[in-house]
Amino acid sequence: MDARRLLEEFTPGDFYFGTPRRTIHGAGEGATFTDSDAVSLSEAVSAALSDEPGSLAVGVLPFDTAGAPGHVVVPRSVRTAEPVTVETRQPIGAPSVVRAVPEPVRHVEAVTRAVKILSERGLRKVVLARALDLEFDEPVPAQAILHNLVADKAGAYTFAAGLPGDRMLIGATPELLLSRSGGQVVSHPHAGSAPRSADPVTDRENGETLAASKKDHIEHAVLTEAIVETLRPFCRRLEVPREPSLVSTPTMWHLGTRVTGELIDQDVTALRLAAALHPTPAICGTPTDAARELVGELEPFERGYYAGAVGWMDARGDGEWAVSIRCAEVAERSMRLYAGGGIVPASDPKAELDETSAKFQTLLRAMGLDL
Ligand SMILES: C=C(O[C@H]1C=CC=C(C(=O)O)[C@@H]1O)C(=O)O
Repeated sequence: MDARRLLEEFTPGDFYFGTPRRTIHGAGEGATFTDSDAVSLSEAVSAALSDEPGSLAVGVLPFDTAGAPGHVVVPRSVRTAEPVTVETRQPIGAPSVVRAVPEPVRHVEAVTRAVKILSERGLRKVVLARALDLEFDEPVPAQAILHNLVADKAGAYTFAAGLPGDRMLIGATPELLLSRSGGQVVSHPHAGSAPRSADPVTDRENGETLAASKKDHIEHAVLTEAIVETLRPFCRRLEVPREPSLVSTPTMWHLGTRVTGELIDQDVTALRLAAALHPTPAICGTPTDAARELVGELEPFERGYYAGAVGWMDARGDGEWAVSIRCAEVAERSMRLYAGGGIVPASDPKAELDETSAKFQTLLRAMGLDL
């Protein structure tokens, strides 16, 4: 099958997941699982899949299950193909309204407060996000946005997933929360950022400055430590590079560490492992509960399914779950884009604002918007 058909035939409400290894398209909701506890959600999905060998479950986990439940479905039809590449781009009309939530100056204030509170409460890191609300006169052209994200190779995992209430999540993330293939597990946490530049000299300098940044290495180490600590009890062997590597998307440089392991118990599924890892310090902070509380105090919105996870799992328990960042929640004629950044005691609030602006570019570029 021509993999491009999976992209062309996507309609809002379908599930689309493009990874470096495959493309998955799911349509029609069969069994649907909603649960505010990600671990019991994973168990219910496994039980349902084991009754239907060969079937696949797909879906999303929210950032905070107190705000929204995990939403996993067994689509009525699933097609898989190799990775899709497209060269063309599709035109997208401009929004009639663009509103930053909060105002950029308020985000700088929130980061300033966060830096102070980190030391007062003994936190090592918190991740603060802001949003851009776009309103359109016409229905949001979700298929065209997805097409352009694929054309841009905007992130290793390009996704669109239906959400409860006729909404959808759309984006392209570089970050793998967890994949499981037989006994092999992989997680590729990302933290530490710098913008790409159209000028090759500046671009290289930005990458080199990030690779040498002590503040970004601290931000990254907090994340990798948490991933390793969570995966260790599940794995007989865990390989963790000593130092993070410089990784990139068309819009961002990041520090990334590819962690690989071998499962002790093959009954532990991809979704169960993703649920154990989530929320990582890439999108929440450390310690987790105190960081989540601080996010609730300082951000003026619910994150919903931003900074959650999106992915699939099969009847064997294999699957891939990516961290749902560089994304937007889409309604009929509006979108909310999200971008966040890790705050540590050495963070500079103005630089953190700029970092979120750079992260919005993944979607803004795909939409042909220069904001
Ligand atoms: C939380 C986001 O990015 C995370 C992933 C990579 C780098 C990050 C950082 O450097 O702060 C964030 O942890 C986001 O894009 O909204």
